[in-house]
Amino acid sequence: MDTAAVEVVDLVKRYGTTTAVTGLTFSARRGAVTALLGPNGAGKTSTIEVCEGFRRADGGRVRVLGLDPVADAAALKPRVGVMPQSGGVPTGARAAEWLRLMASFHARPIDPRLLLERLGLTSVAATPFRRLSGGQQQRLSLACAVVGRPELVFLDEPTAGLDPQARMATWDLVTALRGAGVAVILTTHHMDEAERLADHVVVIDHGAVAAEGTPAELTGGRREVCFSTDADVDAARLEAALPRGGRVGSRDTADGRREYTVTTEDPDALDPEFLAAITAWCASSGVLAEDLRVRRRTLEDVFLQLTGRELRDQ
Ligand SMILES: Nc1ncnc2c1ncn2[C@@H]1O[C@H](COP(=O)(O)OP(=O)(O)OP(=O)(O)O)[C@@H](O)[C@H]1O
Repeated sequence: MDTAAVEVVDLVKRYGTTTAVTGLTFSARRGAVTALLGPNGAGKTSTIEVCEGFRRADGGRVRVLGLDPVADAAALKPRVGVMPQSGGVPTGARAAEWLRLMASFHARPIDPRLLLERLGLTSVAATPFRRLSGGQQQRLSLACAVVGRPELVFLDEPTAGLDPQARMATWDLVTALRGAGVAVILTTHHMDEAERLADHVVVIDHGAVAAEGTPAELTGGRREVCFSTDADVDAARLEAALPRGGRVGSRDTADGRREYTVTTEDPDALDPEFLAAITAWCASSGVLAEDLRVRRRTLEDVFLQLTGRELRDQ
């Protein structure tokens, strides 16, 4: 089947006078991981809650597995897995019992024991939900979302607050789901997660798409030169000294210094000669460039450039 797993066109979602989603368009393929990336309040959860059929759109068109998420909710329920940001499991329910119950609603579920083991929950199988740690509760919610072998799964910040081991187990499961042909849509604040997992990244800001593409397309495989210093750097003079042009940006770092970033329009322009021009300019200007390095651009850099904001903790 070549229809998109999710198709969102010009979606608008309002809460009273707040317009949370302001004409958002994207689609998500089957057998692929689509990451919705953006700062707090960008409209990610509102968007996926409309796709899940939990909220009605105020404008635009949404199709999930070719169906309407509200009108066709009953037909979609067995085909779509949902892991909400929190909740979803009664506080007194024991982990394994609840997962077995969820499995019993499906024709061809994954063996709950295997799923508990895969997500590191075997030792707490008999523990009531309220006694599980936050990370364990999250993993149980993830298990519930996928136990019915859905064709499409929505994961809202699946690794928020998880320790590295649990995060890795979650990443492995997401990769396995994709390998099995499942469409995975996840929201995250972590660009490393999106870079690692996503086939397609949709950067959302102020309720609309700020950019989209594969992680490589978004970063353009570009490099940049960074250094920090206590000295005053005249950015215009440094730019004038660059052999084939370039831009100098700066930001304050947590330790009270300034970090400078030198980027080029043409990715090939950043060659050894370019680096030598920067260090030569620093030498002639009395600037000690600390932590000087050439690094690949990340999704966070792209986001910062697009919106002027950090991805996390707005
Ligand atoms: N039930 C609601 N009632 C009123 N306003 C809401 C409601 N839910 C979300 N909003 C507002 O809509 C905007 C988008 O929120 P949303 O939760 O969709 O963003 P998000 O990108 O998922 O954020 P986060 O990363 O914090 O989860 C925010 O301004 C938020 O305050």
